[in-house]
Amino acid sequence: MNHAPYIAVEGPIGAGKTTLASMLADELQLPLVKEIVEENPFLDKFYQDMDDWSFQLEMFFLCNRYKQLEDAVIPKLTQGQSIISDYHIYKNLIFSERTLKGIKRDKYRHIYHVLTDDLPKPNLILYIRADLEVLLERIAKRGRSFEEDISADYLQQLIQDYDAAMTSLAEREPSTTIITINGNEVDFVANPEHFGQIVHRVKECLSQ
Ligand SMILES: Nc1ncnc2c1ncn2[C@@H]1O[C@H](COP(=O)(O)OP(=O)(O)OP(=O)(O)O)[C@@H](O)[C@H]1O
Ligand SMILES: Nc1nc(=O)c2ncn([C@H]3C[C@H](O)[C@@H](CO)O3)c2[nH]1
Repeated sequence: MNHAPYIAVEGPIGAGKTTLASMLADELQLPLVKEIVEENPFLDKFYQDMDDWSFQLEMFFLCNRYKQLEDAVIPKLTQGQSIISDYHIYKNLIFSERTLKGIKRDKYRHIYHVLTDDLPKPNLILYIRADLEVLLERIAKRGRSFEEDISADYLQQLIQDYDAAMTSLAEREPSTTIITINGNEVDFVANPEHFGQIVHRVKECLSQ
């Protein structure tokens, strides 16, 4: 690893990223960097009209994550401390390639690379995969009002986009370890044994 362990939990909407990242932060006594959701002024509008609001939303996420990396991640890694986050900044590109079109997509991609290419990236990714039915159930259970408008088509596309993105990341960055978790079957919330197995695999990676 070229810097202190920087762990990211990833997966499509509702996969359980924040839940697992928080549990691991507690268990491993690591500082947690969490996505800012409630203060996002565009999510509500975006889910009602994606074409109209996607550029504002993607730029907002990008700027927010860039600032979090600057303020909360880089200082820790510079001091040689490990950190865990419930996202990888690469998710900006996963979503934006799906939600933006034409010239806006090109411009966004350019800005993404300018802002992030020289930033430290997670060297361990826990990728939670889950099927559409599981994600829909968890999103409904969580009950965020603005997510009631999420379409099954959009979610299904994101599931596939995530699979493709993780495959491409593994090819481009072979030094990044990706642990894939089958979120349909592995229940780290209800089953302490399942959580224990994840902790064991993470500790193994950290000791290498
Ligand atoms: N393994 C699990 N079994 C059952 N419920 C779960 C599991 N993991 C998460 N949940 C529940 O599913 C909902 C979504 O989880 P969470 O908020 O952690 O997902 P997320 O991937 O961080 O979502 P988002 O993409 O919106 O940030 C929450 O209500 C959480 O309690
Ligand atoms: N379009 C888009 N781009 C992103 O980078 C992004 N990151 C998260 N989200 C959505 C998923 C959840 O509803 C909610 C909380 O994760 O925000 C995103 N949506």
